[in-house]
Amino acid sequence: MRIGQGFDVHQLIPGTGLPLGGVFIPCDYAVVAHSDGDVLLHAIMDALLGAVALGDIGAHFPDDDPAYAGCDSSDLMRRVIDLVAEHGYQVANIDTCVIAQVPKVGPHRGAIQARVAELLKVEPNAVSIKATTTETLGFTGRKEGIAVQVSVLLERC
Ligand SMILES: Nc1ccn([C@@H]2O[C@H](COP(=O)(O)O)[C@@H](O)[C@H]2O)c(=O)n1
Ligand SMILES: C[C@@]1(CO)OP(=O)(O)OP(=O)(O)OC[C@H]1O
Repeated sequence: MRIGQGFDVHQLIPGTGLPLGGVFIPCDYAVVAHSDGDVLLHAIMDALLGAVALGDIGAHFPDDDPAYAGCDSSDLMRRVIDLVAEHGYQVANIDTCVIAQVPKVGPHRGAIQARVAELLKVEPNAVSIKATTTETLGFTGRKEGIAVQVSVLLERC
């Protein structure tokens, strides 16, 4: 068994929506990023890479490489999960927490859970999607950014 944790933050600006866990969430915000800015998938990838001690997403997909400009984070996730499998591991379960005043995650929880499970090649009940505000405090509370924390457990495949 191997354990990993991931954390990521992206800035919020006015917009029409943002990607979260491979699902487009319509709202009055967008994210600033080199890629599509899917902060949930980024934190999950960092947790997976951490669990197999393979560095972080910036080391694999540099944020100054034009190849990743505007890229779909789901494509990066598929590459990371293949790398994890090449090292002999699969996901046992994953627990996530989106830290954001906006957007509301609850209405999209089922869709995000299904999409993340598909990308990780596990059953939906191995994927937990949680969210919390920071009660208007700090950069997330001021709606300036969105953060995600992830824990993952890998087992031998
Ligand atoms: N972006 C968010 C934040 C929170 N939720 C849901 O609201 C519940 C209460 O949030 P508190 O910050 O007041 O604890 C939380 O447990 C989530 O169910 C959400 O959906 N999206
Ligand atoms: C996803 C990558 C891809 O270049 O870029 P960003 O979208 O800027 O995301 P971040 O989490 O800041 O950095 C990781 C990069 O690998």
